[in-house]
Amino acid sequence: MSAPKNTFKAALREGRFQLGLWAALGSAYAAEILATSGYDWLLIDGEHGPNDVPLMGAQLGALRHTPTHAMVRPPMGEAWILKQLLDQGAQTFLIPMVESAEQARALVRALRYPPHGIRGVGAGLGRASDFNRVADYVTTANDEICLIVQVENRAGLAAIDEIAAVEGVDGVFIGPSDLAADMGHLGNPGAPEVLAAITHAFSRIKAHGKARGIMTVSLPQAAVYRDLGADFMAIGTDVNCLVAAVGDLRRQFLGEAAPAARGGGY
Ligand SMILES: O=C(O)C(=O)C[C@H](O)[C@@H](O)CO
Repeated sequence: MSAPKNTFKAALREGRFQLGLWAALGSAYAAEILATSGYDWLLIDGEHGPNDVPLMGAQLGALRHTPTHAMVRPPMGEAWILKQLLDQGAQTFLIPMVESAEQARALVRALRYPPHGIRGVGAGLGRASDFNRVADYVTTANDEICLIVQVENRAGLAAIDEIAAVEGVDGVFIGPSDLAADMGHLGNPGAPEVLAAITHAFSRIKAHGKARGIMTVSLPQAAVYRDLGADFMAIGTDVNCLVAAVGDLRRQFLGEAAPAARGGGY
């Protein structure tokens, strides 16, 4: 028996658009609800969500038998945390603040067993190998890893061609909020200059045959990104969905008008 098939990676290779949602509540129970709501993928956010390794592992467990694929984002692309997430069954990784091809190559190696990388052998202890029941796990695991690097500042943009060309990088995700901040538009990811930079980045990523990813909490902005050619996109977060739903419920009961939508969003 082999490592589980990475359905998200397969879909990107076949050119099937993948619709996603951000999970930042740090709850396996909430993640299970999100994962049974029809999205193709869910980002378990350890960069900004209150998530540590066991909590991300619990959410990976909650998603295990659902149709929604789990993507995990550690706070940083450090080999030690990638190793723990791998053994808990994560196969698709979103790594923040990648600025160079050298950094991308180190990530490719951290996620793979020798001779292609430096991943330590211990998955028999974890969910990744179904607790040592998947006989061929270690010899098949490398093929099912999906690495998405996040480019979200001017340094990363300047190196976009070199980063996208790295073998083992499956996709490049543009972080619009951080990119906007680095470009002098803090809090305004929809600024025209930022959109122009994203348009350019998407064309370079596509030229290297890699998938283009992005996120937003604004539906009009999502339509813009889709028209630009996004191959996978998160269109909201559990936090903003919850805030909107509880506010609307209360206002509807009281007959109050909805507040004006806030521009941008992050
Ligand atoms: O820069 C970005 O945009 C991201 O990295 C996504 C963020 O973490 C955040 O905007 C999610 O709400």
